[in-house]
Amino acid sequence: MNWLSPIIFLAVGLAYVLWKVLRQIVYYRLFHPLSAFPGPFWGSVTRLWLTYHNVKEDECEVVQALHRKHGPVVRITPTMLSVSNATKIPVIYHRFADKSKHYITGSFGKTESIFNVEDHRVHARYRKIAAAPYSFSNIKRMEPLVDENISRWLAKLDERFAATGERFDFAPWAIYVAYDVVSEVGFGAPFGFVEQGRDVDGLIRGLHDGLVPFGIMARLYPFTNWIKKTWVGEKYLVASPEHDSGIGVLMRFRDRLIAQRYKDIEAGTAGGRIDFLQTFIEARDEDGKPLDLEYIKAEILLILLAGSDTTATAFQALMQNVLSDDAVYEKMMAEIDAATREKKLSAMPQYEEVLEHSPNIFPRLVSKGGLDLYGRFAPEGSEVTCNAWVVQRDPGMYGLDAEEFRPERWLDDPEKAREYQKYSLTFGYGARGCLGKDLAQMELFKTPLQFFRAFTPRAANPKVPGRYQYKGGIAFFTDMWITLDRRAPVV
Ligand code: HEM
Repeated sequence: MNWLSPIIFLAVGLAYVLWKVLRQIVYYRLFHPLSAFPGPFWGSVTRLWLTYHNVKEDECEVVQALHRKHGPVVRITPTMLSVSNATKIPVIYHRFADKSKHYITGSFGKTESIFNVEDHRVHARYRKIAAAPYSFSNIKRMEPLVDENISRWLAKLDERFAATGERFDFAPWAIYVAYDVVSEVGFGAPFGFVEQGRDVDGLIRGLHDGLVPFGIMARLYPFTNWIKKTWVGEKYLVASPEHDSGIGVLMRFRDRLIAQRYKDIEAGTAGGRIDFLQTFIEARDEDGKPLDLEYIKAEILLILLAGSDTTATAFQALMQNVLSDDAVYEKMMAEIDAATREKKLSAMPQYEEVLEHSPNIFPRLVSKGGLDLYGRFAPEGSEVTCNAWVVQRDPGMYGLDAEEFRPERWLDDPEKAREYQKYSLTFGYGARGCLGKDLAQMELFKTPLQFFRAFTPRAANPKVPGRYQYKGGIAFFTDMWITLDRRAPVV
């Protein structure tokens, strides 16, 4: 027998791989510290299981069904537990909790923004620096920029659709205004989506196309970290301004405007700017030194990525819920008109309800001392997560009708509403909660409100006004075909 034959080599190679796989299965099932927790077999032995459901776009529903079967804690990857009970959020997302490697780093260049920093101590330093740009008083100064963009958007909708009666897809128009606002407050120039009435440079398409690979990379992080170090990873998995992808285009746009700003500063013509870029340029670190340019670039990119689709999806979800239920629409309009007459526009209850839709996981590492979860022990270093979509449907918190869109939920009992606020994961939680929340809420209060005051939208398909899409952990809507009628001003 020829021991050097390719067949023998292949057989030995296969046997080795099989042995490694079997060893891993036995270890994860029987000896791993999380093996006492219930969950699907394949989920407990490989991250491919969760990745598969993420790509199949049924991750949220599958995890929810597992909780119904097994209770409040389920093992969804060999090293990750999912918790569905909303009251556990403060225990998981406490301020000393580190983010897990699910937050893949280095994908947008070497310098990281605040979002992906894993260590809570390093994050606390970043957060101190970001506190001033994101403070409520700074966001309030940006309000005129937000207002200008909303007015331009309304005027465009009026000219193109209300005046002509033309049917159009509302879904991208919700994104256009959100992107223009965020780039205006980011660096003082709207992308121009509203002006051009189209997806400029295919940016939105490019970003949406990138969501699935990002969902995969986050869920397969040991593999992702390995491949990113290879030539293939460097070339295809790390975004750069030279790329034609959505993020590459975004980076080029950012770099051009930042370079222009530094020129304006040198020429003494940048005075009076009130956008994020200017506040980051003027910010100082703990030693009183200006921030590194690469860090400023990373933070500005984060604003564009974290602050556009999120807000647009919330607006689209509001439209979906309001247009599919005449009673909800009538009640909302009565409320808006009464408030307009009284010149007292208070927050609309619908908002609270629609915002509870972030269908993603935000894993944290269990800190020193471990964590007791309903009598089972998760040791230090285990990954524990809540999926916002799942916890915000927790019947223990929201009742048996948790799946229903019912704005009254937030109004009937103020005590309960306070509890919902306390245990909400919509904008994240605690020390790592969303820094853009004030801006998002300002936009989400103003844009739909002005829209509904100006127009009566009519859905082409009132039963299902838009198509819900789930890509890589981010939700958005498409095919939201409507017509607009002008509304007479309420006096
Ligand atoms: C409806 C709109 C929005 C939603 C639902 C939302 C949701 C979230 C969530 C869930 C997190 C925490 C993620 C985690 O724990 O890993 C987060 C973090 C963050 N968001 Fe938002 N966001 C929104 C809008 C915005 C906007 C408009 C901006 C910026 C202008 C922004 C900037 C950030 C930043 C910088 C962080 C990281 C904070 C940190 O790690 O300290 N977000 N957001």
